[in-house]
Amino acid sequence: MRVSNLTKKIKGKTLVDNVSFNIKKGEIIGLLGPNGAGKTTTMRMILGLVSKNNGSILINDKEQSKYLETVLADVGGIIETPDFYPYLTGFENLKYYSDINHVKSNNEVMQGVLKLLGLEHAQNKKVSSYSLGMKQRLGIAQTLIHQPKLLILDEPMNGLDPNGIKELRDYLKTIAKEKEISILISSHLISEIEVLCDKAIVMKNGKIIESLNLNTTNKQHGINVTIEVDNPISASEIIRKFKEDSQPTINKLNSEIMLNFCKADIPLLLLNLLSNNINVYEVKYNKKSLEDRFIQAIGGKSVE
Ligand SMILES: Nc1ncnc2c1ncn2[C@@H]1O[C@H](COP(=O)(O)OP(=O)(O)OP(=O)(O)O)[C@@H](O)[C@H]1O
Repeated sequence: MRVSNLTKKIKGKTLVDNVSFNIKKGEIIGLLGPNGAGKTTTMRMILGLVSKNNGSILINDKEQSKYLETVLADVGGIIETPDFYPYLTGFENLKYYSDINHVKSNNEVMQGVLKLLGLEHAQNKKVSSYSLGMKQRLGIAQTLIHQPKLLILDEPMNGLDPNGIKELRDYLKTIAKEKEISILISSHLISEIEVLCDKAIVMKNGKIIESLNLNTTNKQHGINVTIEVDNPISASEIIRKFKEDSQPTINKLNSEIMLNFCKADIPLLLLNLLSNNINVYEVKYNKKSLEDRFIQAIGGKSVE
């Protein structure tokens, strides 16, 4: 999917301002930003729920506004906690949804998605007995029964307990990887975006103010590394010879060396240390968290 110069104005106010980004097959992109940044409006436009004033949305190389029905058949989305019929079971709700929307699905597919979202034991219980987290998971199951290629999820972790969040994260990662579904997800849980997404897009006042590549940022640039060895003095000399500007500093109390190093070169460094009879007990990466980078990007204000 490629979004170019997407703009939305309402009553003279620009809610989304010239937003451009793309999502590759199987990629998970996180949308971050303070309240009112324009994340939901962006997602609503992609899902065809609100019109755009300017820009284009290409899904599978087709302009969304021209081929709305065809394009949206490949897209699944949750913007708000979906409504279900409380007197029907989880399974019956999916079945009903699939029937009225003419989704080409079968009981096996529906049971499969219910199982993947941890609802197999609750599928025959009425939705009125479901917790908010279970309804949220049922909502995601519903978006998956028509096997979309792009999933748009606005705050899907809301209401889920830590276990539910982990399950959902693992599931989203699996479907992105195995089924090559692209996912655009917003969340206020920055640490969740960090572990789940390939990239984070930070919005503020309708504009993209930062795009952070979570997969490669720390691979390309030097990161702070702590290495625990049995002979820190000799190890430091070896490290300095290997890379002059790595600035190894010995923490004498516990035989640790702190240094700045490119992550991709760490295996080679370890090989060097080991072949010089230095025993290495531990390697720790002291990454700057996404939260630090996010707060820096939005100018010192944390997410509300
Ligand atoms: N229909 C509307 N009419 C007027 N203003 C609107 C409308 N919908 C949204 N807005 C305003 O547009 C701005 C962006 O809202 P949006 O919901 O897209 O932000 P968001 O980043 O998703 O925020 P949150 O994190 O709180 O969900 C907000 O200032 C909001 O009040």
